[in-house]
Amino acid sequence: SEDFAWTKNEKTSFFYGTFPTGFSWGAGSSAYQTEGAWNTDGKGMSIWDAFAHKKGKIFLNDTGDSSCEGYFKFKDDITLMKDMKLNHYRFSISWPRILPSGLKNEHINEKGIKYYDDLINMLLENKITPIVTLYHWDLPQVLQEKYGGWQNVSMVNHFNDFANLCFERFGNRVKYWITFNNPWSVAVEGYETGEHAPGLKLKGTGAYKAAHHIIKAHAKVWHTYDMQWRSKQKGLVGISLTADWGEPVDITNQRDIEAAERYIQFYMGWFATPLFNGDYPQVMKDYIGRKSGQQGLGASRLPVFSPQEKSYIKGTCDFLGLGHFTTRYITQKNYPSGLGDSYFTDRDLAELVDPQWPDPGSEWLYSVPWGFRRLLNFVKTQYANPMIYVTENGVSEKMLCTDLCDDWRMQYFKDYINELLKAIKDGVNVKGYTAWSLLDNFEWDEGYSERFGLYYVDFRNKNKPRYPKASVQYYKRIISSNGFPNQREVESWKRKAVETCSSSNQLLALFNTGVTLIQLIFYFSHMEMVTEIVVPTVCTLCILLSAVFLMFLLRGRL
Ligand SMILES: CCCCCCCCCCCCC/C=C/[C@@H](O)[C@@H](N)CO[C@@H]1O[C@H](CO)[C@H](O)[C@H](O)[C@H]1O
Repeated sequence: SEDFAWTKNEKTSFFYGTFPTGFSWGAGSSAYQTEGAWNTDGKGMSIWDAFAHKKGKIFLNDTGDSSCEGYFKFKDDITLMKDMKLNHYRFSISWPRILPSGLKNEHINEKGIKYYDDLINMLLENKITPIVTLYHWDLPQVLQEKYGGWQNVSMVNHFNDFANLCFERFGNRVKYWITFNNPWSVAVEGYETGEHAPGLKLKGTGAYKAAHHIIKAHAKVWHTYDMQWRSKQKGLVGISLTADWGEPVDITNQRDIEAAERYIQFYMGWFATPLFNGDYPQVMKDYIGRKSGQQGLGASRLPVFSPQEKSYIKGTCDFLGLGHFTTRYITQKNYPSGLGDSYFTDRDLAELVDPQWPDPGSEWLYSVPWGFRRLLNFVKTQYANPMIYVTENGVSEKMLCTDLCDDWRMQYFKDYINELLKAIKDGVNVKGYTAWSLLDNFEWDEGYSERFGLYYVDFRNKNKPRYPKASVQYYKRIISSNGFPNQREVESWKRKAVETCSSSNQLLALFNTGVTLIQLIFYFSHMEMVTEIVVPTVCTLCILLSAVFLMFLLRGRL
């Protein structure tokens, strides 16, 4: 396939220009990461509730129990969106919030429905288009316990029932549906490495089986919409796939070139190729099939679609949601079978990074903007230039102290959005961009230690106040200019954003001083408890013990 070397000359140059008219700017969130209210108003338990409540699964044993309290503060959040002049907001519906047992025929939680009704209505009143994800990882726990979650094909029908209910209740107002968010993570991190809920480590088989059922479930939901709702509601149904770009370490080495291609096929192609072309990528079938044979298995660990299934699945994507964060250098590396089967060893490759790439936050996230343009062009050529919405793109920070002047995030957005603009000029059909994320939130197994938000959330404070980081101002300017109009203007944006954020920082500092004062008062009121209760009790106990001890001594003497 193409090596995209032609994009290299422009790797570091900045492109001034604007996005097509009508381009949609947004920000994203997901239910478990922001809503909190984990057991409020009749919500059922999700696999993430159960997982996070187990000790040792999440950094510092954090949970999403209250998170940003988005369930209660969504009106405030819409005000923030309005202030940024967002065109769309991407959020997800919590399956167990509206179907506590996971099953439509058992119980529909009307309070949960009302929450999403209110959210959607208020977004529309403020001219913000809702882009709604049906599955952002929070499967009802009951379905995990009863059926084994995505290991079981029965999930296809249960998910379809849930989706159908959402179309019925919200579809008159929601026109953009995303079935699954990042199914790669669901499959690999949920069922292979076990770092995510439900925490299973079914190496070499679990991820493939989960993905197989997810792809079938997606196709079924697309057909349901197509047959029952599309003519009335006139919406679109897509999926959101996350993919990093894989660049060959040595672009003159055929083995590295093929390894990089495998990296992408095992990542995005795993899901995109069935949906656009009807079957798994040939390279996955070849590699997993050969390795399964070498392991003495009678059949490939990669499940097979029947001819009927292939034609049912093919063409079930009205638009492709694309989540993209980073890039890897890829080289060929053999993993002989016998070392234990796994998704990772099946690919026969090694991932490398350039130590000079900036990496402000998450361990896996390096800022490599040029990879974004290559990935977008890859999608264009591989899948016949589908309609794309960028559903996630952003960067985190690990913050020890509060700093709202997030210079590196402004740089990340500037450079990644510019590569997106270049890709559109290349002819890639991108209709919208979604910054990840609106707010700092619960970052899965990393808890609250990694902050992706445009808005800083003070999680120590019960009210979870939000504070704009400098990147809010920066993103606002990109939105209001619909891109990067000219050098003189764009160059002033950072300075202006930092000026505004300095005053917010002072506000936050003032507030934090207030919190510290309250903590001190609490500490001293504790001291009172120490002097009034603990000290006298300990003294009395000491006197009693000494008396008993003395009695013992005297008894021995007498
Ligand atoms: C040969 C053996 C090698 C074994 C190596 C095992 C290591 C596997 C670890 C995989 C880690 C991958 C981390 C990548 C994550 C992103 O792709 C993922 N987080 C993207 O999903 C979205 O992320 C957002 C920010 O992180 C946000 O949380 C959102 O909800 C997600 O959809």
